[in-house]
Amino acid sequence: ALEDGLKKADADPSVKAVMICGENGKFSAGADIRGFSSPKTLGVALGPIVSLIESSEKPVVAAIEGVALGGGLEVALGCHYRVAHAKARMGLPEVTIGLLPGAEGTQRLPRLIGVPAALDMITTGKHIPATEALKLGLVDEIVEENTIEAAIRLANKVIGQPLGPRRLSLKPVPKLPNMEAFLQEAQVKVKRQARGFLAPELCFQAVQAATQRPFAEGVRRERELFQVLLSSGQAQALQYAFFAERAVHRWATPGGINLLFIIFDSILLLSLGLGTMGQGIVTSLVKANIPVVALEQNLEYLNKGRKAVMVLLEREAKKMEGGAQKLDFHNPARLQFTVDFNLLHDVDLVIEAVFENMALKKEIFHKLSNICKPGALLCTNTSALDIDEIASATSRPQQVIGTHFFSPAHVMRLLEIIYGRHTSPSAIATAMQLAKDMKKVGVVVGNCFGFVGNRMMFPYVEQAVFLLEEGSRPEAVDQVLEDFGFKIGPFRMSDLAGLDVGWRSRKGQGLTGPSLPAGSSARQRRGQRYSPLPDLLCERGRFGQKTGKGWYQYERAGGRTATPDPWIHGFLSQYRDTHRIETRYIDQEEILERCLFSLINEGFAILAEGIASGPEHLDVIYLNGYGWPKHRGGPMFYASTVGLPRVLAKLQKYSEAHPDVPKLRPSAFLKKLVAVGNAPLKEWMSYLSRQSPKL
Ligand SMILES: CC(C)(COP(=O)(O)OP(=O)(O)OC[C@H]1O[C@@H](n2cnc3c(N)ncnc32)[C@H](O)[C@@H]1OP(=O)(O)O)[C@@H](O)C(=O)NCCC(=O)NCCSC(=O)CC(=O)CCCCCCCCCCCCC(=O)O
Ligand SMILES: NC(=O)C1=CN([C@@H]2O[C@H](COP(=O)(O)OP(=O)(O)OC[C@H]3O[C@@H](n4cnc5c(N)ncnc54)[C@H](O)[C@@H]3O)[C@@H](O)[C@H]2O)C=CC1
Repeated sequence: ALEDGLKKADADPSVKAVMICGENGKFSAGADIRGFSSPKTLGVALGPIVSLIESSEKPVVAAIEGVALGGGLEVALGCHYRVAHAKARMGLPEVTIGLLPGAEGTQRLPRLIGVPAALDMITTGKHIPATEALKLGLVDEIVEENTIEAAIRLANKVIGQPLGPRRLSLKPVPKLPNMEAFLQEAQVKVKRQARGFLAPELCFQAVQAATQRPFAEGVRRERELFQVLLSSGQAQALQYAFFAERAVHRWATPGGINLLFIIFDSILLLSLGLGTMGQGIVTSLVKANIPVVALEQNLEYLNKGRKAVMVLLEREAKKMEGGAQKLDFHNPARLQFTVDFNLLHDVDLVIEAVFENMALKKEIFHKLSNICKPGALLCTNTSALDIDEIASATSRPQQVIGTHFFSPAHVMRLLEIIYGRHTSPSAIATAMQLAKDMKKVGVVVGNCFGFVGNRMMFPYVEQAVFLLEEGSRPEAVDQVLEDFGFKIGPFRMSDLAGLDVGWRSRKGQGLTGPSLPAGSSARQRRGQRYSPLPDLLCERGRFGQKTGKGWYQYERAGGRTATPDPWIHGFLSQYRDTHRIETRYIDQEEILERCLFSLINEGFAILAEGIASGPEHLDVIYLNGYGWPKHRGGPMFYASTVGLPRVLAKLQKYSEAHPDVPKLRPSAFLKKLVAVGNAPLKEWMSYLSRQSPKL
């Protein structure tokens, strides 16, 4: 339609100028992402259309409202002038779906705004507000009122003016005094951050081509690189992740009820407990412009928590400087700190984040149930405890729900929303809406120990520790998983979170410590293999970063630079001697497969039990809460790319070698999917009878 319209306008002498706008207040979100996997659209190339716009003999003005993203912004770059509404956003987000701007955008943008700014936009895919676009010279004008009328005014004004200087393909790329050095440094940075993710590196190469070659040759290079990405498999994984993230908004309760939107205009929220999690949760709520009361058990904890929250909020306010939104956190009507439980009467929603202890949580929920107004929703941030048991301490179990934030809560996007046996659909919908308002990704899951994310994480960490027993080292295991694309491997993660957290939980479960029955075998619990290694480290005060020693050593207590520790190496070899374990060489393949496939195996068990609605939900949890590399699409998508028969065969092999490790025994659901012929991911759920009591 664009091509036809332009040709008509060019041929019609009564037309003096052209204005291109979108419908319904949106310019364009770019190409239809689903089209990249459809062979039908592969022949359609947008680049020539953008060139056609640019070569028009009549001035063409883009009127940008809402968003101009990807191919949409490339169309605007072909126009001779750009007018944007003050609330519009612009960007070339192709990198986030594993591609690069394939319609000449990598060649035009650096010519317009210079290499550093173009490189930043193209390799990160960030959306920039109109105000920033104006400063960069990406748009010529921003308006508060009617963008289309402003664009028409501008078009009329420029009729007859020479268009040559407005054609970006004819402009040289602005020079930098140190272009070579700048590009070299930028490439190192992009590579370091990409960790095996191809698109940022190829985006860099396309922009680099703009600095080294004439426009037409740069365009050819852009197309070659685009094709590499299109067939890389990574683009497919990222595009799957894009739609998976949107699919988790669609959920249904056991009875099939699906309430998509509960709108609350005013909400007063109480955050209970101002420790590590409470601080991040309060910060996120203030950022979402939700009035909040923060409550602690005593003044000492309150003051400590308040100080920490203020530091976080000051930092956030600094980041937002110059933007349209301001953080309002000095106003007591927006943020109050208290130790007075009476303030609970008026709140609409409570998020409890006190210590992970069932007796304490039940005591608190009983109190909340008595004090809070009848409609108030009671949420718990527990990371693993039974939601139904917590709800049983209240007289309103239908309004009790798990809202599991991830640390640091003001940064991590994931919010696991756990419904209990009695939780009402409107409670779920409200929690989902809260996630949206906090700009988080809410995923609704069922109630079981560890819910989805942590439950899948347990076998992964368990395998990592077993590998140490058998002959590996923390740095070797971490390296393999970091090379796979994780931000940090399991041992660095454990040092960061603190080994004492798991130790406390294992003591609570009677797996170690004083409640462990006398005479228990050192490496067996309840008939299964158990590794006491993490407990032994804790007994020696090695809690990780906080004590300066854990699986690694650090420069000091609280230090962040992990260095392999010869003490650990000696300790491991002594441990193997004590328990007569023969040290063997463990290759990278075994490390990767045992850690990942045991996690994936648990995912299949979760799906079969009806704890999650589909593999997309598990993948969104891992992508947004556990640092799973985006370009691998999430654990279940990854399993589908490896091929389920291979995953099954490997699990069978490792399970035979370690018969006392139940988590390596292939799940019945995985076996079924292989038996029906390696069913594609989107069909997996159709092979479940859906008779689980949780669905
Ligand atoms: C737009 C958003 C910012 C809106 O956000 P929000 O309001 O929060 O709503 P959402 O829930 O996110 O979205 C609502 C709804 O819309 C769906 N949707 C959104 N964007 C797209 C899209 N681009 N494609 C398909 N569907 C989309 C979304 O899924 C929701 O629906 P639901 O799933 O049913 O719930 C936000 O949505 C957003 O950020 N969107 C993504 C924007 C983006 O990434 N754009 C870039 C797209 S890629 C692009 O433009 C590529 C190009 O550069 C053009 C190249 C050429 C194109 C030609 C194609 C053929 C390839 C041939 C190769 C040869 C190369 C050559 O020769 O040129
Ligand atoms: N730390 C983490 O990474 C994560 C923790 N969680 C969960 O979040 C909850 C809180 O964990 P953290 O913040 O790490 O603990 P924390 O120990 O840092 O903070 C707990 C806070 O609760 C306060 N508190 C205790 N009893 C109270 C009472 N009766 N009234 C008011 N406040 C009270 C304490 O004073 C303390 O400040 C736990 O359930 C935990 O399992 C969930 C996700 C991640």
